[in-house]
Amino acid sequence: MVPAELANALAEAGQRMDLRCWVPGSAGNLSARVDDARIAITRSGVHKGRLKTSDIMAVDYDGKTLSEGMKPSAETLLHCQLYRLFPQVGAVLHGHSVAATVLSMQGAITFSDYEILKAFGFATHEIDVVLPVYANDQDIGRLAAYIEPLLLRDPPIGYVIAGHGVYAWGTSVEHAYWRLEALEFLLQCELERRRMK
Ligand SMILES: CSCCC(=O)C(=O)COP(=O)(O)O
Ligand SMILES: [Zn+2]
Repeated sequence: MVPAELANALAEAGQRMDLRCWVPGSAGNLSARVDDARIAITRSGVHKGRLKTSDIMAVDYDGKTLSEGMKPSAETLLHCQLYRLFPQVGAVLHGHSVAATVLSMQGAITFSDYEILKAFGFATHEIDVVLPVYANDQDIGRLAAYIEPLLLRDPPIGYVIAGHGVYAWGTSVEHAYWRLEALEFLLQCELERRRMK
């Protein structure tokens, strides 16, 4: 149901996220676009550092399971939303790093004057880039509905859910991982800067 190459890429990305301490416990979820009817996504409740390819399942664009007997990530609708809204998105990674969690509890996050902003396609460091922070909600359908117009109005480089974690995406699993790594670097820098103040 899920192409082996994609399942392998997602399982490997989960291991790499775990090595960076971005997916404690069973936190985080990972997905990739398969085609215009299917999304590959981690099943709910597994440790993302110990993913097996059999933990990667398929859902449709409404988040309904296509892999009999398997329960998709609790946050599947947030992944589906990104594939639906942005055709260039090929993979979505979500983690719960300390930096994303702590900073998101202090309100909006703006990155200014960081060279690494070029990783997101900006031509210069001389720019202020806002990473939106959305209020957490245990009703993921309601959360998705709330953020949809915000994502469309001003497509961000990623986003954070307050007290929860970060969402990053890219054209492929590898590209999404690079962008997540750059985002985590920026979040860690901001955390250190605020500590020094
Ligand atoms: C253990 S963290 C709570 C759930 C969560 O936020 C998460 O990212 C993992 O949920 P999933 O259903 O994808 O395992
Ligand atoms: Zn989460």
